[in-house]
Amino acid sequence: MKLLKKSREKIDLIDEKILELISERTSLARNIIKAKMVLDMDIWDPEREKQIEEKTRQIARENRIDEDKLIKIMRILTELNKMEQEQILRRK
Ligand SMILES: C=C(O[C@@H]1C=C(C(=O)O)C=C[C@H]1O)C(=O)O
Repeated sequence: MKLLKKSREKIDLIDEKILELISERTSLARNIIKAKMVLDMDIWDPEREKQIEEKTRQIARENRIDEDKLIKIMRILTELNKMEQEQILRRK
């Protein structure tokens, strides 16, 4: 069916973009950890994570997407970034 094929092609393109953006987001860990070392800051910043969570909830509500599921995705992304920062620190 044409509609299924077309929709899946769109999903494939969107997935590629999402994965590229995740990779770009994660690679920012390199700059972030450099700045944190200068500023003597911890890797974990709960205040910043709270802001991200609030923004995610707002976007989820505006787009009628399950809030908790979207929060789960963002938590995985923040975990990924913190892991990356820890690895960079260990390599130093
Ligand atoms: C990337 C940072 O480090 C951690 C990861 C975060 C993230 O992935 O958004 C947010 C806060 C920190 O716990 C940061 O401090 O900005």
